[in-house]
Amino acid sequence: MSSPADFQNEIYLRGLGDVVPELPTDLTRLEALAGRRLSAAAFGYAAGAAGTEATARANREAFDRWRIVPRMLRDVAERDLSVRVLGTPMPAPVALAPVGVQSIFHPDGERAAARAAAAVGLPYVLSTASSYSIEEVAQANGDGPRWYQLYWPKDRELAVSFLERAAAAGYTALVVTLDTFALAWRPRDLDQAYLPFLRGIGVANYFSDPVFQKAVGGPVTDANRDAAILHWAANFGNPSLTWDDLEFLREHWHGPIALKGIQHPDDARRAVDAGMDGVIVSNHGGRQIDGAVASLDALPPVVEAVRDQAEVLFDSGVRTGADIAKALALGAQAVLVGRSFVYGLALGGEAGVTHVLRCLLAELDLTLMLSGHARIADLGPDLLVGT
Ligand SMILES: Cc1cc2nc3c(=O)[nH]c(=O)nc-3n(C[C@H](O)[C@H](O)[C@H](O)COP(=O)(O)O)c2cc1C
Ligand SMILES: CCCCCCC(=O)C(=O)O
Repeated sequence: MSSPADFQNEIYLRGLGDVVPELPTDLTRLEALAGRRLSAAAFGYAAGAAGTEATARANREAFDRWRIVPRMLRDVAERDLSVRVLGTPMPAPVALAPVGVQSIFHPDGERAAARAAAAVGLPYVLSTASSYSIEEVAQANGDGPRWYQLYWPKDRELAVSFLERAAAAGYTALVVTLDTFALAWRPRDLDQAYLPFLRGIGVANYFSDPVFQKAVGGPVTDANRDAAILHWAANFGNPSLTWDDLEFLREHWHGPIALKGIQHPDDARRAVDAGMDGVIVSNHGGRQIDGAVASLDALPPVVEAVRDQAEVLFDSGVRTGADIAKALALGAQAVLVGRSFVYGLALGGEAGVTHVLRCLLAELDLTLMLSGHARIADLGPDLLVGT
């Protein structure tokens, strides 16, 4: 006879494959569990945010201010969660957000997360600041959909090299993160004097790059390692970029491009004017500006500004399937999840990430069904009431 836990999994997660029985299906509980598993420094890096962390809290509070108003008797027996975003067919409107330095959470880092993403069929977005290289992660991701996130370095030749490597390795869309050309004031990391990059973690794409190697006088070895890290630090971000520079991306990337970190409708309009395919409404999970607008509050004005002209994706604060439904109802075409999958990675490696993704999709499906919607495209503002 099956245990109550097996019974629940069978009923609620039917058809979605294995979940990890030791991990909770209430994903909001993962953070506390990851806090017990990880070193204080690694946990602080993941869970922490800018300043007093007011924006990280505001991201969650904004979700709580919207309530779902279910509709009845609408034949929801068959449902379709599939979408096509940034040229990628997806089984559900969810992607794994670019997250750097994943080996501080699990030794297999990005490779484990990329395998899990491929198993569920969701796009894996590889950070420039990954602990495994563009090519290593592509290999782990196999036939899974994958996008590349660019941290646009000062050295243009290096940027071109990253883009060429990503295209050659099968990354089909480009996500350009605009809000993190410098690291914010993050007290948890400052108090623990912790920045993984200075320990040589999260620099795999730089150290493996021929342009970077040329700049530091050859392959990185113990002899030039410190100089290489200093070169990375001097080159990582470029605060002098402007909208005019986007032309350069169009010249060197031939697939869809989305700008990540958009919070103002005028910036979304400028992205459209610059020929971008999408924008990602995001405040980087509250990690960059303390006091910044909650990402969910920034979403409707951006959608209003660029509706039908660009795809609008969303992240920051998503923890449940119901959160995903709310962001979609407010106009996002897809959401990215960050810390949720990071905690799954910390707690269970590849299986932990798969668990998180399957739980999110199962809860999204149930939310869709029980609120009287058969297709993702049917979700709109009438799903919600503000409180
Ligand atoms: C540990 C960590 C590392 C991150 N690294 C990157 C990165 O390398 N590139 C990037 O664009 N965003 C990065 N982000 C931000 C995420 O892509 C995403 O915007 C954010 O996590 C969404 O908020 P959430 O964690 O509440 O889901 C990182 C976030 C975390 C938690
Ligand atoms: C020097 C800044 C590196 C930041 C890369 C990782 C990231 O985006 C984060 O939020 O942390």
